Amino acid sequence: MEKSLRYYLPDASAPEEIGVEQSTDNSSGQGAYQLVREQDVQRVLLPRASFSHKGTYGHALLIAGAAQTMGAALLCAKGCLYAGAGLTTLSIPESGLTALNCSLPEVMYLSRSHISDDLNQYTAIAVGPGLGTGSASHSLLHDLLLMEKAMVLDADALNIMSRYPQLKELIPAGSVLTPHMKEFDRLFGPQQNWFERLQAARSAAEKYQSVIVLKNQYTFIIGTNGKVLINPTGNPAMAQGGMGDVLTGMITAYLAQGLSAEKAAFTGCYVHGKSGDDLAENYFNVSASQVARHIPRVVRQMIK
Ligand SMILES: NC(=O)C1=CN([C@@H]2O[C@H](COP(=O)(O)OP(=O)(O)OC[C@H]3O[C@@H](n4cnc5c(N)ncnc54)[C@H](OP(=O)(O)O)[C@@H]3O)[C@@H](O)[C@H]2O)[C@@H](O)CC1
Ligand SMILES: Nc1ncnc2c1ncn2[C@@H]1O[C@H](COP(=O)(O)OP(=O)(O)O)[C@@H](O)[C@H]1O
Repeated sequence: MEKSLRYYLPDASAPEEIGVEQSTDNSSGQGAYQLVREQDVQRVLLPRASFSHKGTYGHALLIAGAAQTMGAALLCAKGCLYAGAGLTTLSIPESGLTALNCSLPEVMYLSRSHISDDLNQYTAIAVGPGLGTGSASHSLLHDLLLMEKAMVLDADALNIMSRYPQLKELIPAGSVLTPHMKEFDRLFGPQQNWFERLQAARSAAEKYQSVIVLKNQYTFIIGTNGKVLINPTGNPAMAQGGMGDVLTGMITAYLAQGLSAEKAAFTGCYVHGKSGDDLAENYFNVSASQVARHIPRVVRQMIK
């Protein structure tokens, strides 16, 4: 690997590339830190089998968007669609419906007032991108958390929990939290450096029995047993708004396809970064939409 990860690790030595599947050591030492390798991702991706149909690949529900940040919802749905969910349903304010139908006709719409009608029909749920942090979003998130269904919690879902810390205690076990550095510090308290932040993330993942995807140039995926996976893909061409919204849609798509929270998280991060890396060979910067659209090609290259 070309990029140095030493800066982020608890001591000066580089992490051992022993693979995700073989990892059992969850001590606080070097063995708790492992790189995600391409073969780890190849092993868990669901093949598109003969005689399969859309029902085989799960049904994702994404609860996102507000008047000024409808784009985040659409980007999240785009990530989910292109990462292969069999069905994608997006719950946005009605004002975004025309934009949805024009930009992503494959994606279905669910009115906010019908979210709780039958959540059991969805194999994965995400909430947060562009949701806003006002009182309606707060009460929507509160109601969702009370349903005790594991979900992907991103962006404004995390920001609301930072403002109302008692909501953290309702995080359903098996969830995936996807904060960037600032969101993480708002949620779990300010940290002096990345080592402290990682230790705080490990404690939080164990406490809430949820996977934490701590986004950065090198994204850390922290499992419920405190194990830290380091994603080696991604590059600065991807530093553009909406990139995290696409990642949330992708992780939700992999959950919908039946992957565990940890596998969906590392698969989403790896493929997301790999799509950006592939595009950066030819583009100086890449948009979140480009990264999403490129996912099927990248996965095809990985699964020959
Ligand atoms: N098209 C749309 O509709 C879009 C809608 N979006 C939606 O907007 C909502 C607010 O989300 P948000 O992330 O922009 O706001 P917020 O949490 O206050 O963070 C802002 C500050 O945090 C920092 N920062 C960020 N990343 C960092 C990193 N990796 N590492 C380190 N620092 C990092 C950085 O601070 P700085 O470094 O500039 O001081 C930055 O200025 C949310 O719902 C989202 O989904 C966006 O997705 C964009 C596209
Ligand atoms: N310089 C970079 N190198 C690698 N990945 C990056 C870089 N900049 C951004 N990313 C990736 O883009 C995503 C940004 O997420 P986030 O900050 O939530 O964006 P947004 O809120 O705009 O959707 C993360 O997955 C992060 O790892």
